[in-house]
Amino acid sequence: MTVASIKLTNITKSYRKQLAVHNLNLEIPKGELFGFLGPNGAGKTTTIKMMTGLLEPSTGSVEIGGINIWEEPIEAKKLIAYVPDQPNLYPKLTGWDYLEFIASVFRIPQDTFQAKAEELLRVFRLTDRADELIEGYSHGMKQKIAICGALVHEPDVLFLDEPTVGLDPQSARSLKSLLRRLCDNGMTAFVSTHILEIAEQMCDRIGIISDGRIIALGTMDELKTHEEKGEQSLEDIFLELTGGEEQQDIISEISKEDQGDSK
Ligand SMILES: Nc1ncnc2c1ncn2[C@@H]1O[C@H](COP(=O)(O)OP(=O)(O)OP(=O)(O)O)[C@@H](O)[C@H]1O
Repeated sequence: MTVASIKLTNITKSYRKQLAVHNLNLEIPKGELFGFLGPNGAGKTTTIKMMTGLLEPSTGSVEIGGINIWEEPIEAKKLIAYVPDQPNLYPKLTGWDYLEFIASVFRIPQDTFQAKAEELLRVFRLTDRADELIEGYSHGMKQKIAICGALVHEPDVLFLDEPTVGLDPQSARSLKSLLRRLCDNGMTAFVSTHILEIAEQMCDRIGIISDGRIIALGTMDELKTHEEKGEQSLEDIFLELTGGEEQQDIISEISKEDQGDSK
């Protein structure tokens, strides 16, 4: 039997009385590019933090490549990389030094590091800025160097929280094609995003979370078939499942009233 790259079994997280994630079960096979969608406050970041060993689940277990991240954290964390939506970088390091630092933590040989770092910097068009201090980088450049740092040690499993926020269209496209290539070569990626177009275009499977529960899971085709949505876009399906359609109706009503008032 093949071991799932990521396996969540009955994970639940409560913050005092607030139930943020409820009894989540999910298996993600090696090489899958998985899109994790949900409205604000649905529980995406809480789930990612539990999967990456930053937040202990109230109940349930998380396994990375068959290793329980709470029982064998060091072994499991060797396999993963995580880029949060607001990455914590070292402002007084240059971009290059930051990548070298990450490579030293993961004990990457110098020549392997050199080739990998140069390739990543080229993909994200940061080569000319690699010798500057990170504190002088723009928000998007910080995001890109954080992604380079995550990929420099060639993780088995990559977690990205809102990776394209702050990226220009060219960098967002580079990221999408790089992720596709890496997953085709066996890396597993778990990507949380609000940008439905990205999930629709690039993910093998999509999970939609709402109020801490997974309410839809499958390929784009499966979601359409299951929901009997024929030619509907992921945005239509998402809004219907998460109650966003009601808000759209309210907005339409308000605009109708406004138009009536102005007559
Ligand atoms: N440290 C905390 N203490 C108390 N409640 C929290 C804490 N962190 C998150 N929550 C609550 O848990 C729920 C899920 O939050 P979470 O940040 O996981 O959602 P999200 O899907 O990532 O949202 P967004 O898309 O807005 O980033 C929300 O109701 C949130 O208010």
